[in-house]
Amino acid sequence: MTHSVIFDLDGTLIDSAADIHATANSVLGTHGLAPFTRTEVQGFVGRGAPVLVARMLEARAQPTEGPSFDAFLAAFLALYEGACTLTTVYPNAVAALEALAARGTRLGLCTNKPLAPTHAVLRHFGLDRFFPVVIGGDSLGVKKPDPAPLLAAQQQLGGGPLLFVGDSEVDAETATRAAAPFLLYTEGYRKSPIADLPHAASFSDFSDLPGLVARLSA
Ligand SMILES: O=C(O)COP(=O)(O)O
Ligand SMILES: [Mg+2]
Repeated sequence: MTHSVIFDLDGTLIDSAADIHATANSVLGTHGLAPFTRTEVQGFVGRGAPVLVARMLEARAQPTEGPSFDAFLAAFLALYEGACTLTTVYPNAVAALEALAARGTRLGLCTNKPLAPTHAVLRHFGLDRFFPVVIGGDSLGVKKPDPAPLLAAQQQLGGGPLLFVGDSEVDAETATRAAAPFLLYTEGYRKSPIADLPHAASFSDFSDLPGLVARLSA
């Protein structure tokens, strides 16, 4: 059986930190809280929207649970869904997806981003056509680095061997726990040196991905 290739989204296929940053600062502003820098917000990305919001509120000495947290998260999610205008697709990613799809590779998406903004941004860039299976941060009761979302994506793609492509510590741990070879995209939002993240291969240019997939699935 041929390998499925499952992708992370934020920091892997799309550079969305500017939109997440703008959304966060807008909601902080309406709540009378001071803004963060883009680098600070990028550092909060990776474990899904509730953790992102909790990290921001914690840094502003606000409650990280209860009614005020819930209201802030709801306001963030409402704005987040339409936040596509500052986002870009990483160079050569579309061509890589096209090359893989042309070979008949089954492609899936496994992100901690909630489903609503995930589908919105995929549609915005015309990327939805590549992904018959999309698992978001709110698809299951658990998120990455729990391996369940990745394994659910694999199962929905029909089972068989998989490769996971991601950018972060969370993705590397997810792959390890799912016993899946990990391909690290080095230009995303990781905080650790490349050598500290377990990976089968790494790449900084999506032009190299189809060749790496061919090598690792041989
Ligand atoms: O939304 C997040 O926190 C991270 O999203 P990702 O899993 O696509 O990197
Ligand atoms: Mg990511």
